[in-house]
Amino acid sequence: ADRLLSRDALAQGASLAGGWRFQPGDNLAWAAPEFDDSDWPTRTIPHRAPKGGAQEALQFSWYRLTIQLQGNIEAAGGQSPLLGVQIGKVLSAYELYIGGELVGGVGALPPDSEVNYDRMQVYAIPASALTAQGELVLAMRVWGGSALSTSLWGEGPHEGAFRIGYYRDLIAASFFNELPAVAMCILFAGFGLYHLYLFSRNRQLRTYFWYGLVALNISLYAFLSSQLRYYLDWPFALYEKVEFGTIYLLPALFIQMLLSLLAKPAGLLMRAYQGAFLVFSLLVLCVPGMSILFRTLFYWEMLCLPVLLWMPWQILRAARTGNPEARTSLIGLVIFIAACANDILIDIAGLTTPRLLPVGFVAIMLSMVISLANRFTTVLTSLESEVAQQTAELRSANRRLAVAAREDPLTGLLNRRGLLDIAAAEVQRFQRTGRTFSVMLVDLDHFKQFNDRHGHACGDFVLQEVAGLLCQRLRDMDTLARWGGEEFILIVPETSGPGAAALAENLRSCVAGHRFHYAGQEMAVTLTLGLATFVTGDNLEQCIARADAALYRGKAAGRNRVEIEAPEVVGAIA
Ligand SMILES: Nc1nc2c(ncn2[C@@H]2O[C@H](COP(=O)(O)OP(=O)(O)OP(=O)(O)O)[C@@H](O)[C@H]2O)c(=O)[nH]1
Repeated sequence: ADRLLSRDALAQGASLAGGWRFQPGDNLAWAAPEFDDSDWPTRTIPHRAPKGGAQEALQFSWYRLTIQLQGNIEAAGGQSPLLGVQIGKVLSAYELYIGGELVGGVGALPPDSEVNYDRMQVYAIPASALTAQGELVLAMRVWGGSALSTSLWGEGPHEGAFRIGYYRDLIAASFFNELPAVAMCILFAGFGLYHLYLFSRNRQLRTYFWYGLVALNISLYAFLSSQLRYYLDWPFALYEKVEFGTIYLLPALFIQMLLSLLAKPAGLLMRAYQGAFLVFSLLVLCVPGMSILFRTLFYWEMLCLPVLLWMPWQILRAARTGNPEARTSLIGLVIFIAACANDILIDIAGLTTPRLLPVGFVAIMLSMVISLANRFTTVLTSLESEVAQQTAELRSANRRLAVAAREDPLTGLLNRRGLLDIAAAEVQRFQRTGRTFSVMLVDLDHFKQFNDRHGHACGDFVLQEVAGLLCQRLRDMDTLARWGGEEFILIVPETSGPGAAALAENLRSCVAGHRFHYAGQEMAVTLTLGLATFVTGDNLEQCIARADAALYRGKAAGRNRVEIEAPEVVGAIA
């Protein structure tokens, strides 16, 4: 026997890795337990053959293992749980015989050959397979595959678990072994969809879009590189095409994500480089047959080398200039590159470490999630400060507008609207306190003639000067406003008829005595003022109308004078 196994070892599941008898060629008699394979050489399983050998290309070879179970084995067929074997990945198709009986296989053997190198399978050991002496013979009839696949991929049992144990334990273990891949698939699908959702909410977050695509791509890859994909029941070539399609596309997406993260524009050369990955990906998806995978892998791997140098270089540069997102990404990237290096060495140098690419993906994607969360905070903060700044600008613009809406641009006095607000407040004050106020309408005399003689610009100048002169003679509480054209209005609080008349006379004489100087010329203007005092039962329009009537009478009476409202009109109100 090649192996001795105790019952305890069996209960815990024992590895079948190690030396098996090996013989190229094909003879179904080699399946029989009684066949004597003692002169066959041994070969280690799993076994990565050097590429290019193609020793078993287009032909069969057999692997045999004789196991001697020790202890009370006869019970095994009866009360003991059913036994089983797990066969790992075999290039490229095989049949399994246990105790001389065909129990199954993976892929199809010639003449209906079908490459299938990725499936692990658990087989029940028929009770009859075990001899009375506790001997068990496993025989694998392995088809080497096409010359192309063999020369590029090696041949035979090459990867995964080869074990014997209780059937139900092996089935459970083969399911639980796939859980990390399922977890990764769900994790990345979640990452991907969430970031696409965030992008759909805020189109500014472009990096999120590319991150989402990368994550979904990895999620698909994680699923298709797990054994659970066989639940889909697709043809083997289709699994491989989609799996390779995702992997081949990944560098282009990674580059895009990094460019976006570092806010770098993509040059023509970079676009062409990304395009090459896209072409590779489409090629494996669209060109029928498996052989396209064998042909493209090497070139794709070569094409990847620049990315593996370019990405760390870009991230290092950004990290050195103090980009915090680049710093976080750098940690993930280092782990990712180490994982890639490990896996490439498994393929090209026969390293026997476990494949680490999934770990690398998790590392880089997690570091990117952290970077993107930081980016999100930065975007939010800058958005907030932008909003705050704009709000402040809007407020001050509103304030300026509100002032402008109440101001006369020529004289800087309040305009009619501004005056009406003040006057309304004055009316309310009168109603509260009984303290009266007077309204004065002030009009420049013959201003049309003045304009005609001296020009409009000179008229403007005089209007400004008159406003200034009047203001100088007013108290702080008085309000002078431009009522329209060449007419001003004055609200004089806490002042009734006689006081207001005195003030009006003062204003009139002041302007009449003033000499204006404009463009080397000296000139004078006069004012006519109409005066009214607010009384009980009054309203603002009436009061202004009385002042206007007084002004009109003043004009009619020869101008340059102060006219007080008619007492009989006031009496009628009271
Ligand atoms: N320069 C200047 N002229 C103005 C402005 N607003 C109104 N005017 C002029 O003021 C003149 C007012 O003319 P009228 O209403 O006929 O009155 P007036 O010539 O002053 O005659 P009386 O009021 O009857 O003394 C018009 O010619 C207007 O063009 C202004 O902002 N600037």
